[in-house]
This record gives sequence, C-alpha cells and structure tokens, in this order.
Amino acid sequence: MGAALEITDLTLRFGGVLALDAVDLSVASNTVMGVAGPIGSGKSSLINVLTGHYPAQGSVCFQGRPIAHLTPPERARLGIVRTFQTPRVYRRMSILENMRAALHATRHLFQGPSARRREDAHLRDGLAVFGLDHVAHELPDRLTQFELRLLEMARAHVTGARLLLLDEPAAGATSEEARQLSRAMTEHLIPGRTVVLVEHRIDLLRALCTDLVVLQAGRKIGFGTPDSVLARPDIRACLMGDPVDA
Ligand SMILES: Nc1ncnc2c1ncn2[C@@H]1O[C@H](COP(=O)(O)OP(=O)(O)OP(=O)(O)O)[C@@H](O)[C@H]1O
Repeated sequence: MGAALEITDLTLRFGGVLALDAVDLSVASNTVMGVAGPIGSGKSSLINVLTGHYPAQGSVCFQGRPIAHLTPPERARLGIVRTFQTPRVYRRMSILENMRAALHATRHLFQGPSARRREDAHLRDGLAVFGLDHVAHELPDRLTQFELRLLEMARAHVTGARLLLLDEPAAGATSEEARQLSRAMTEHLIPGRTVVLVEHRIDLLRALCTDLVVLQAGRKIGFGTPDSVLARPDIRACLMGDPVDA
C-alpha cells in the first residue's frame, strides 16, 4: 500500500512558539492516522498546514505530488477536505445549500443534462446517509450540536474527498453520541479514503485508527499501532486527562 500523504521535516513557528517541530509522517492510502496529544501540542496546526491555511517549512506530498506551494482552494480541488472542531455552517443558507457549497468547493461538479437534479439527488443521498434528509430545506440553526457534527460529516462525504482531515469530530459529544459518530464514520465516511483524525477520545482512536501519532509541544513523541503506542507509560502520562483506559 503506497503512502497517500508524506510529510517531511514539517516546522511551524508562531513567534517564539514552535507549533510543529520537524515532524515526519507517512500515511498509507485508505488508512486512518490518529493524531493525539495534549492541549496546544500542534494537532490543529498540523491540519491547518495540510489544508494550506498555515504556511510551514518542510515538505508535504499528496499522492506523490508536492503540494506545499498550493493554495487552500487548489488543495480542496485535489480532494483534501477538512471538518472543524466547532462545526461551521452558513447560517442563512438551508442545510441542502450548505451541502452544495461544500460540493462546489471541491469542484465536484455535475454536468450535462439534468445536472441540477442529479446534484440534488446526490446531496440528499448524502444527507440521508447521516439521517438528515428530513431537514434538507431547513436552516442549520434548527439542528442540535450533535446534528451539526453529522452535517459536517455529510458535507465531507458528498465532496470528492480523497484525504479527509477530521478535527475532533466528537468534541463535546456524550458517550452515546460519540459511539453513533464513530459508527457513522466507520460505515460511511472512512471507507475508500485516507483519513487524518485528530481526537482526544482514546476510545475513538482505538476503534478507528490504523496508526497513531502522538505530539507533544509540536514534536512527534510516539508512532505505531494505537495499542502499541498507548501501552507506553510516558505516552499515557502525556495524555493524562484523556480517557486512556476507555
Ligand atoms: N494562529 C495562531 N497564532 C499564534 N499561535 C498559535 C496559533 N495557532 C496555534 N498557535 C499556538 O501553537 C501551539 C499549537 O496549537 P494547536 O492549536 O495546534 O494545538 P492543539 O494540539 O490543536 O490544541 P487543542 O487540543 O487545544 O486543539 C499552541 O502553543 C498555540 O497557542
């Protein structure tokens, strides 16, 4: 299995803060790389560098192609798609139009006869997969926080995402909601995609990830299968406060 994402010597500074410190990482195609670490360890910075929103030193290759020089829209068109820790929506647009905006951002366009009808059907199928089809024409403020998280996933799902960057998809969820989100990711979002999953919940990382990288103060301090990494006492101490035993 080839590497979909190859990161070498990635370094990001904010003044005197080293948010990412010479990070190397290789993510195989169609696998899930978990990213864990304490608050402020660089997890979101890594996602922002991969989307092109934070300029960093070092090299990033996606499917064998250097992408460090590409803008965020150019990366989106390659199929690099993210979700947010706090779901972001266009509040004055219907849920269906929010889905359409995500689709168009990746230039995953329908063309030819009855393009609009086929596009609508594609978007509604995506909503149905995440149990949201019945609110397609409502505004997003109709949704609970949990449903907004499902909408984030539905939006990512209908795009042509090939590399999916999930930033704490279960933040603030109850245990039951986290289980439902985990199931939705396993059944619908992850299959056929390469995924980078930033998450504090160790139970989710164990359930979803092929490999796990642990960051501390911007440095990679652990890498391997979730079980092997989480068995290390120093990693457990570093992640103290996260539910390691879950
Ligand atoms: N836009 C920014 N400007 C200045 N400093 C920043 C910025 N973004 C992140 N940092 C700093 O970079 C470091 C890494 O932050 P980052 O948000 O990547 O951590 P994190 O692991 O995602 O934390 P959390 O678990 O709270 O989401 C922190 O010291 C943070 O204060």
